[in-house]
Amino acid sequence: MYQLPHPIPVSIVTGFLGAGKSTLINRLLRDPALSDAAVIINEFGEIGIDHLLVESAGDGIIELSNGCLCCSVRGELIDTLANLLDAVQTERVRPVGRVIIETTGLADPVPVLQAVMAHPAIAASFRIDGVVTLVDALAGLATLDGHIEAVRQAAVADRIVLTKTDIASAEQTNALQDRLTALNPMAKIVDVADGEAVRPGLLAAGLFDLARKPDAVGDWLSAEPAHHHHHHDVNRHDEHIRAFALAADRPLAPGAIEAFQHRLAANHGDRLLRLKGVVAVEGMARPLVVHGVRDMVYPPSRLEAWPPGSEGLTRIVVITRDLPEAPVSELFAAFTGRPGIDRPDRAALEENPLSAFGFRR
Ligand SMILES: Nc1nc2c(ncn2[C@@H]2O[C@H](COP(=O)(O)OP(=O)(O)OP(=O)(O)O)[C@@H](O)[C@H]2O)c(=O)[nH]1
Repeated sequence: MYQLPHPIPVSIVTGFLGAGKSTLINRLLRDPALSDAAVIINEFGEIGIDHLLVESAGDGIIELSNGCLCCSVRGELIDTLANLLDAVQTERVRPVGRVIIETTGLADPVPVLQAVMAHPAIAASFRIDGVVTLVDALAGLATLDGHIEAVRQAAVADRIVLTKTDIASAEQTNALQDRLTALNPMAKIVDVADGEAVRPGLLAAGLFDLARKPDAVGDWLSAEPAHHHHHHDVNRHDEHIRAFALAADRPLAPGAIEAFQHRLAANHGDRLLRLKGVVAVEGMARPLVVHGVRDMVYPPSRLEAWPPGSEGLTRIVVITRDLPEAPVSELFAAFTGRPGIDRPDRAALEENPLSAFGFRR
């Protein structure tokens, strides 16, 4: 039987929706020092696509079923870690030198820490080796103002990584940095653009040390596991936030998805927390990966190949705050060409954006 390196370090990578967690993890995984890392991904909403977007050198990606890691999926995290241990010990998988848990952007990381630290069998074999919290320099201040989860993510961090500093202004980055320093003075804040800072050592932050955390963190950790208003619907986080999917089974016309994303961002950017998806485009053999965070539309990238079983299928996950599905799916339908009675099509919308709201020239 394989003897485990006791205990296996666990890094928690957290950060609000679209902060850049998968991007950073992909970058770190390219380093040979992390070739024996197992990555556990938890996604919010019915359709998970993150496991397609994180590239692992080996077979080390484990997707937790959908739901919020902070409540319904917590038992599953324990089971996943226990199964991983068993698989390594019985040599069904290669040895694991580190576990990286990527939480959903909506996760409160405190219950995740509680789960790993308080479960006797798990705590004997794994140790929390730091919480790395990513904060988006463009959206960070608004996110901290609007979402308590983002505040908690920053408060428990051992290291805070500022992302998107390449596209944020120096004023935005500085203001965010001041806010984060006030929130968590002990955390080391690094800029993702500083290549030296984002090497595997970033994850090895040492034992999770309460003494170095703001006082509130100790209270959160010793509190009863938090249950936020829990809907038994995996697509609802609370009464404001919902996730839904947009789908198409025929390839989209070139440019249609970008036009849709820009119109959606312009009309609803303040209530669009996240958009991400895999898109089939006419004449393109490989799938396009699209991303949006609030009113920001990111340049699309390509996957190497279609994931087996999903060839040619467009699947987009949208997470909104106080924005129902209908206006988004109507806009998607208008831009992707499905005819609808009494619905403006893409040409009409691009010519006269107000037509989406019933105003016509
Ligand atoms: N310009 C720029 N873009 C970035 C940076 N980090 C991430 N992005 C982009 O931001 C978008 C979201 O990045 P992801 O890595 O998918 O974010 P995430 O935190 O994993 O997203 P969720 O899992 O949905 O919460 C993608 O289009 C990335 O390419 C950065 O530092 N600079």
